[in-house]
Amino acid sequence: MAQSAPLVLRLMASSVTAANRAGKIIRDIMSRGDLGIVEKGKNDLQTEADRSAQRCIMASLAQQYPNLLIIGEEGTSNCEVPSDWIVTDCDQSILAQQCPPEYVDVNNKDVVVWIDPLDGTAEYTQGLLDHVTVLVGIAVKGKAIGGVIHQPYYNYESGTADLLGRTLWGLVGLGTGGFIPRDPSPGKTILTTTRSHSNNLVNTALEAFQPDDVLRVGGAGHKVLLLMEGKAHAYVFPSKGCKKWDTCAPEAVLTALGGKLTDIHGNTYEYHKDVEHPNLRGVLATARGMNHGLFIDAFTGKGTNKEKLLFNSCRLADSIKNYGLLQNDVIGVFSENCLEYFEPILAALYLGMSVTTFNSNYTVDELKYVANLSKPKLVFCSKDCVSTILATFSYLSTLPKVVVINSDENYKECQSLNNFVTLYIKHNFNIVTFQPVQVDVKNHVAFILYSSGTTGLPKGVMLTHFNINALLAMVINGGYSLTQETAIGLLPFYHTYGLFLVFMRIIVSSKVIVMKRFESHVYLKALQDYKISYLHVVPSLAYFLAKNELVDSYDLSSLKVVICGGAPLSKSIEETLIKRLNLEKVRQSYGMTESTLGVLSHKIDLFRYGSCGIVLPNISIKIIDLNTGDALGPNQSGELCCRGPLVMKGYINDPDNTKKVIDDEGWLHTGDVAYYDENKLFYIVDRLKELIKYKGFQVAPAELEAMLLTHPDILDAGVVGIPDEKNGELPYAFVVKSPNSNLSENEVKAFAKEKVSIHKQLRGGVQFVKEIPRNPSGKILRRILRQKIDNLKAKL
Ligand SMILES: Nc1ncnc2c1ncn2[C@@H]1O[C@H](COP(=O)(O)O)[C@@H](OP(=O)(O)O)[C@H]1O
Ligand SMILES: [Mg+2]
Repeated sequence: MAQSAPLVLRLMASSVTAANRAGKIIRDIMSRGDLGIVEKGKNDLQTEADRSAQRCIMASLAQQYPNLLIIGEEGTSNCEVPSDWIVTDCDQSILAQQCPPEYVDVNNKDVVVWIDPLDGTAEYTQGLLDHVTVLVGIAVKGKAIGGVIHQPYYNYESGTADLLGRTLWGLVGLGTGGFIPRDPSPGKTILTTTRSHSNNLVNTALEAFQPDDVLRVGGAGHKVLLLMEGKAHAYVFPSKGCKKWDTCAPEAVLTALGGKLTDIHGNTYEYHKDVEHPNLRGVLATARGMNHGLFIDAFTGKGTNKEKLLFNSCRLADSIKNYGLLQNDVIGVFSENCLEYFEPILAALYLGMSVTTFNSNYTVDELKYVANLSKPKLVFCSKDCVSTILATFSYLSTLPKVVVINSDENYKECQSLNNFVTLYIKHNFNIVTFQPVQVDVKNHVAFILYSSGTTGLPKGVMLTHFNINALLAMVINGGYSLTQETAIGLLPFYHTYGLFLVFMRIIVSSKVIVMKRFESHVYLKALQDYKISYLHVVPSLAYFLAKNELVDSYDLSSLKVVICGGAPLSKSIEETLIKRLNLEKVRQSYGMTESTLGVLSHKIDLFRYGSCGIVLPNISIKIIDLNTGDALGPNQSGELCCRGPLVMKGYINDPDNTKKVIDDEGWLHTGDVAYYDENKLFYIVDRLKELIKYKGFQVAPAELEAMLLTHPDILDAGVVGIPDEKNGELPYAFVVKSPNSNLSENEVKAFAKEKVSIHKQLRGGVQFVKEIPRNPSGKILRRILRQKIDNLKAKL
């Protein structure tokens, strides 16, 4: 033996001859006919061939490399073997190769050899002999870098003895030998996976990818060979079961060829001596030239697509039904934005159940209040929300089952979505024959959403299928939104705005970038990288885009139109935004949960500063006098009322409050004050209930806030009325000033003096604060501001 060759090359060369010898043992035992099968574990066999082949390789390598650590599938082996099982000659063609420089100085203690003496044991026992391989993997400092794959039965069907069996090898940095590599044909997706160790998880993942073909074969070695010979694009096994000895050699050979093998999330496995043997996070291997990342996205839920959504939601629907829920039961979703969010929603809608979505920031008190209104029997919850819902249990009149939607394993004693489906889905479930139930579209409640808590306590708004259909038909077909464009899914999915924004995208299958929370850099990078052109925001995001200096570090030149809803946006922010981002326009829209999101919007080709646009099709609007209730003409402010297919069915279990907002003629009284101009463009002036009355004059806080925001040192402002014996109420301003500003309270008051009429002066006072409290849709939480004033008074 050429002792002068580097250890790694010698080891590769010795592994080739040892694997060949083991292959002959495997054939001999098969031809003798007595396999001596024992069951090591569930679905895990061992034969005389496994044991003997391992002893052969172990003894051969141990004799030549006495200090080397060798780990074999069949445990520690007795190295006393027949002398003709020990081979110490080396494969000369490998020894003649140039060792990659990074491995020239590798010594014994850096190396672990991983042996699978007979990969594809199940297939061996069943006579599928071409699935069988002998694997010897060489790991250096924990990385799989060298591999030998021997196929004892290669060509066995041809019957020609001299063509029987072959040995392939690969060394990272050097290349591969023993076979002719081929790339799989582009434009198709052929997957390979386990033949004998399949389960639901594996099947779901495979079907979600809609492959052109799936090759179910035995052995990790064999499957990687299919990738290297152009017969499959990816090897997908999203389950535990494979071990380090199954993947070390295949990974090394595949890597040497330019392919990739990782766990199902894209992380590489380590192969040093102390690693756990099972590959708990599954296997994903892709052929040379494949986009490994794309496969990861498809299989791990970093991305989803409409096929996967349809597939998962139908399966979930079947499971919910078998769990025992009935039509008209309520299903809850309690989660921050995530990819799985719409699976339970769609499942519930197919089943004619109502869906309620809870604000993921709810405290125990808030959640128990709304959960007692809607009484869900099953709640799909994110990991982050589990503790809150469990803490409400002692206060709930109906105890729901909690299923965790974003965990593979059960979490805090709640079942994971996967486990729930596995347990309850009918074994013969067939997506092709699955049918959604028929519902009474006009009356059946599809969603129970909670109307903004800005005034009073939340109420459960019942929206019917008819409401939703009316909205979707109008927005998608009516030219009000470019639903084909990629959207940012940052607005909370539990809220009308975020919910229906994504719903529309699901229907037209356009892309949504799902964001769990606002992080300024991530948000701006997403706008830049996904070249967002139509952006939906709430005022607080509009302020951020208009005022934050980080914005200048990103290329947002793709942005054309910003659509703002949820709360009024001041004209000055509109103007700043347009100028700063070089926008075509900012389009404000108006609606509320009680009106299924939309009432007023700009058509794509129409825009007027400060306006919320025109009345949406099929909706009637009137502006009524606040005192007499009479309908008003143009340019007169009054309460905005609307009627039509978007108006909610009512508040759940609350006929009194329903009657207060929907009158006998079906008009929904929005509590918002608005007027329209000669062009029938509408302008929201304020919320009725928040009007400040100073000496009988109406003062709109939103107007004062907009005024304050025109000051260069003011970042945000919130105005409320404080009670005053003499005058009724006095306007009081909470102001967020720029970090380095010296602005004083008196300067703010003086600024207001210049800008607004006498009865709108900030007589109540000015207080500097770090931030203005807002609800998720951007509305200022005025009752929290009022509390601040009460607290202040109490201290004095
Ligand atoms: N559920 C499971 N139980 C036991 N072993 C499993 C398994 N799933 C995969 N494996 C291991 O992964 C290897 C390849 O499996 P598969 O052919 O199913 O893709 C098998 O190698 P062996 O055949 O050497 O035992 C087996 O060890
Ligand atoms: Mg194996």
